Amino acid sequence: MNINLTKLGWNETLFTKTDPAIIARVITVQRNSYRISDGEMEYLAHVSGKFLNAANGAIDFPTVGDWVAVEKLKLEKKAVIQHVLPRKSQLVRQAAGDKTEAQLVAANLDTIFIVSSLNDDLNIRRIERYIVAVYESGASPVIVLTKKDAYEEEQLTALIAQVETVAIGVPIIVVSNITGEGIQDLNTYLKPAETVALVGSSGVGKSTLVNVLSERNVQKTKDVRLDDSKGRHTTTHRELFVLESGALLIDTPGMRELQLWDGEAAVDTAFEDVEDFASACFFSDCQHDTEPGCRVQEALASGELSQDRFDSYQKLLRELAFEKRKQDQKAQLEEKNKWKQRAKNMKATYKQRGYK
Ligand SMILES: Nc1nc2c(ncn2[C@@H]2O[C@H](COP(=O)(O)OP(=O)(O)OP(=O)(O)O)[C@@H](O)[C@H]2O)c(=O)[nH]1
Ligand SMILES: [Zn+2]
Repeated sequence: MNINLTKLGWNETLFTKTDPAIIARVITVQRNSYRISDGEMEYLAHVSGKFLNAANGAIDFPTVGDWVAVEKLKLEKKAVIQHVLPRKSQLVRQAAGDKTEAQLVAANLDTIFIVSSLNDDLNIRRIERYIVAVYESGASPVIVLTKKDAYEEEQLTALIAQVETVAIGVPIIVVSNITGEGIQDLNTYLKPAETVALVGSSGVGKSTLVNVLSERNVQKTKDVRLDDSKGRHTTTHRELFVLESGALLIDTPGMRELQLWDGEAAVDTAFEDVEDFASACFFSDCQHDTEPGCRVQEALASGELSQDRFDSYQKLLRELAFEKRKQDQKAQLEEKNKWKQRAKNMKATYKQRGYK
């Protein structure tokens, strides 16, 4: 049993075939280098050449929260990452911009706090989208609503009721980072060796919440700051902290929008209410349009299901189908280019050898 690794969330049932002496956890990602910890010491790390050659895309590269197998250069506090150990969960989104590309937010999370503030920013459609992404990641979602202090009890009840309509089976915790109300309710999820990540839009109070949770001193996994090549301190965005409770907390930068990458099955889970109605339709392949015996249309007419919620469900499914088409096209193109390149190489070889 490696006590140092245990503090970082490792347990002996993980990676039984890998020698604990070469395991470390990724604390932050800085462009092409990583800060990793073995619970005893931090290292500045990069991936090996072999790793680079084998990597197929962004998802293959280490992210914050990953367990990695490394070669350590203890004296220099440097390490080389040989490979990423299998992830038990991974939060992925479609990268911002036009490129069809997955972006890893964090890995090996037990719980994800979907943070939203109760003010004008409260957007239940956005919360729905986050719930889908979290289910898809394999971690458990918890909705954390901040800025409770800004509301009267009555207004609060109405706002929470709104969130409840989209958070079927998802715990909702209402807090104030200012008065500290509700903060202790988060303790259920902040258990020793459990990893929790915070996600949400900018300005919802994630950083403030991290400060409140770590008030009794964020014990950085080890307080050595590594300089970048220019000798300046690097500000890192995603970082894993060890809380006093022993829980591991990952802060992520505010996302302007969360574009889904994958998750049709997760939509089914997040929209269990809609799925329940749909499964009661007369036709098993009902499009919930004008078919007779459509339970969804009936629920919409009676008000059991809100039109907004149904629209959102359909929109997310359409979006995912579109995303999938783009990904397939990209994969096809890459395959084609690979064969083109091979043919070219072959021709060159033939020419060299004087074949025709
Ligand atoms: N009234 C009130 N204000 C809060 C609360 N939590 C955070 N704030 C304020 O909301 C603003 C934004 O908070 P941040 O913690 O910086 O938000 P963030 O989610 O970390 O934003 P990014 O770092 O951009 O992702 C700050 O002015 C905070 O003081 C709260 O519970 N109540
Ligand atoms: Zn139907």
